[in-house]
Amino acid sequence: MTATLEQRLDAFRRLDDAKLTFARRDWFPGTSGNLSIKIQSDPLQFAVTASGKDKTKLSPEDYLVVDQDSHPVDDTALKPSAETLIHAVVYKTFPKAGACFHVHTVWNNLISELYFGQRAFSIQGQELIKGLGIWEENARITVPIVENFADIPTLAAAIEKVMTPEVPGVLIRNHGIYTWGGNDFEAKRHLEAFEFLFEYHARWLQLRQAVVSTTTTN
Ligand SMILES: CSC[C@@H](O)[C@@H](O)C(=O)COP(=O)(O)O
Ligand SMILES: [Zn+2]
Repeated sequence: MTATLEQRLDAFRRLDDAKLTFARRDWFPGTSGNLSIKIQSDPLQFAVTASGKDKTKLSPEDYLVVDQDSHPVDDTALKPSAETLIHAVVYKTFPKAGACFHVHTVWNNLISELYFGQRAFSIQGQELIKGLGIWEENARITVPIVENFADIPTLAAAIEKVMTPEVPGVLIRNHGIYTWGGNDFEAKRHLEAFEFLFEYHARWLQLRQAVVSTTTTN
């Protein structure tokens, strides 16, 4: 069974919303980033951004629907995102996932670089951890970091290996983050929470360094 026109248009409208919101925050520099929303689980079909588009703009050629093998379900000249396979891995690994968002930001890149040589970034006791759906007091989260393999099947396999149901995101070193949620509302909340935590932590390290330098020079 193929997604109906109504289902596609609903997914495309939601992708427009998410895309414009993230674009306003400069989360798609240089055409980077890709977004998807699941339309149906069995067989898997999802709407995904077309490759190489300027994601700060809306056009009638922004999205297409792909199947479980990341192939377009329609006859179209549009190319799905080069990283569609990663979205497919998310939907196959977590059947409850309904949306998957990927952005490149300065903060998520900095965090992945700061923890160079390590396979994860960890943070504890921040209120925004609740934005990830983790309500335990003083919770600690660990966000896996994978290397930025140029070969997408290798990158997708690396992500698949480290992703967990507890923490809905994986960092790619010096590249960006993939996050997901039950629907687009939840995936957006997760992405915003991650980005807050990355920026907070990077700024905190910077301030702490400044304070240490001041106290040692005085
Ligand atoms: C132009 S840099 C970004 C790309 O290499 C890629 O990582 C990316 O996020 C966007 O690729 P796309 O094929 O447009 O979905
Ligand atoms: Zn990317």
